[in-house]
Amino acid sequence: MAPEVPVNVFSSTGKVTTTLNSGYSKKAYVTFLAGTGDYVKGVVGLVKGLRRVKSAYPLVVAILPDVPEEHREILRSQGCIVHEIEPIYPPENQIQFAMAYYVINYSKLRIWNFEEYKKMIYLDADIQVFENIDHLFDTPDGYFYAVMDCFCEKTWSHSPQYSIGYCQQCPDKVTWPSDMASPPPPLYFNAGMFVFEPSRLTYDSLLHTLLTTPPTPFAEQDFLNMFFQKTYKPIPLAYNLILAMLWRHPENVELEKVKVVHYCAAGSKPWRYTGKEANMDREDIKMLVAKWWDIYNDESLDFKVDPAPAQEETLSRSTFMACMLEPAISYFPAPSAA
Ligand SMILES: O=c1ccn([C@@H]2O[C@H](COP(=O)(O)OP(=O)(O)O)[C@@H](O)[C@H]2O)c(=O)[nH]1
Ligand SMILES: OC[C@H]1O[C@H](O[C@@H]2[C@@H](O)[C@H](O)[C@@H](O)[C@H](O)[C@@H]2O)[C@H](O)[C@@H](O)[C@H]1O
Ligand SMILES: [Mn+2]
Repeated sequence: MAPEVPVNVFSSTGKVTTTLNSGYSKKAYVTFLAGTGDYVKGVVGLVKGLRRVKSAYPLVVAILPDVPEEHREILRSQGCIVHEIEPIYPPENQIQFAMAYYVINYSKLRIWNFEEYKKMIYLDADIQVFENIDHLFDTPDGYFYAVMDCFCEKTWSHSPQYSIGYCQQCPDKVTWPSDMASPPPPLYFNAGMFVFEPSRLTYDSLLHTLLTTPPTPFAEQDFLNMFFQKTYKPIPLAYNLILAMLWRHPENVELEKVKVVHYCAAGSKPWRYTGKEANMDREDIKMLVAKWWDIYNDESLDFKVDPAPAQEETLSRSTFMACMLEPAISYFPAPSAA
């Protein structure tokens, strides 16, 4: 289905200006939303955060069919471009994902099919952008940019690196024993934030490769690390602060320079925060959760219709929707999720 574009994204008259080609953004932020739960609050916080730092680009939300109309309307009313995608499931498997719900994250791969955009920045819905990062859209093409992850949280207890206390954030701390299985890839990124170029060729290759790749505990994050191993370029931690770094590798964190915070530590999702889980009573965590809520509750950051009527000749919305290229979403023959 064509992306549902809020009619007033381009002009205040509910119509789209004919300067569509030059006016329609070639770049955009994109996030992923699944289910009927409260992650929709994360997306609202994210789009308001991008507005607060005066980002020049829209936020596309790739939603699974199970996202209710009420949530879709909330996102459209906040100026998001809502784009429904079909789920993608990994090949039949008996894997124990690090978190059971990670299985839905393979659906993130659909964003490589958003060819109407030249370059995109993917952000998890549990991320907040506190400083403008639009300059990442100017990074050289042909690479996959993301921040290196940390292996020290319990979610990694299944891994050999966790068992010997190895982490890429402090590679000299533990020597990899020669009698153990091969070490993890030299650079392993967190898939909650990355800069990429949508491409049908890459999209088809991702889905084709997925067919023959046995799933692993970190689901699509492991898969993306394998797929982009040769073109992956690490970017500074400031662009995706994995909260656990605050207690696992404080020596690597300069909190005052952090631009993007990733609320991925257990118990840190601001919209569910109780302060009861491990490390959640830290002053820095309380401050970061409060900062997220300040943005979420700031009505001055809500999407507003531009009062100035569009001067240029305009297309009616229905004409716009009719001429909007239907993105080629191929239906991956996903096995039944049951
Ligand atoms: O019920 C859910 C769970 C996850 N997500 C999306 O999947 C992403 C990855 O999940 P999560 O951030 O919880 O994983 P983490 O980074 O905490 O491991 C989320 O940010 C959301 O964008 C969602 O929309 N609904
Ligand atoms: O489906 C796998 C997920 O894997 C990642 O989350 C993990 C990972 O970062 C671990 O290294 C951390 O220890 C853990 O806390 C964190 O939740 C991505 O953030 C998420 O978007 C998604 O790809
Ligand atoms: Mn996340």
